[in-house]
Amino acid sequence: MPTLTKLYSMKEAALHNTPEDCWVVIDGKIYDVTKYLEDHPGGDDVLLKATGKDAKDEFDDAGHSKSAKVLMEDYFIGELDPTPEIPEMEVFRKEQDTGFGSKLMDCAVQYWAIPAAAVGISVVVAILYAQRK
Ligand code: HEM
Repeated sequence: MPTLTKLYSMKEAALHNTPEDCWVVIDGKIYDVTKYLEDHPGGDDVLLKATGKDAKDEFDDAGHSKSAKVLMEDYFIGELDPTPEIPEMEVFRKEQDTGFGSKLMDCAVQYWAIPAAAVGISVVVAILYAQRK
């Protein structure tokens, strides 16, 4: 059954980097360790320094025990969003001319282009037909 896991960008996770609000990312999973800072046997400073990046290597290097890995699940709050962050898409808009002249032109094109094309085609067909006789 699918589970509802909250997804956060690294940018957002990195904002939580103070003793009052501390998130660490370990192997793509995000943990809110604010309440664990004082109790962490490795010290609060290592956790604070581990914010803003995936600290999997640091976590593994510390040789955490199996019980530490079970304990960390209490602090799990979500996962890193795998969708790459796309820079805001630039919207190219046709330069708009609000002058009377351009409005008139727009209307003319909108309402007269199709009938004018039909008339043009008919004239060409009529000329070709007349030439064949
Ligand atoms: C939710 C995240 C974490 C939990 C629950 C956690 C838990 C623990 C626990 C229970 C210990 C005691 C030793 C053990 O049982 O393995 C420990 C030690 C330690 N942890 Fe963490 N830890 C976390 C994240 C981190 C991170 C991200 C780092 C490094 C950036 C780190 C660095 C250390 C260090 C350096 C020690 C001390 C090892 C020693 O002195 O023997 N921990 N941690």
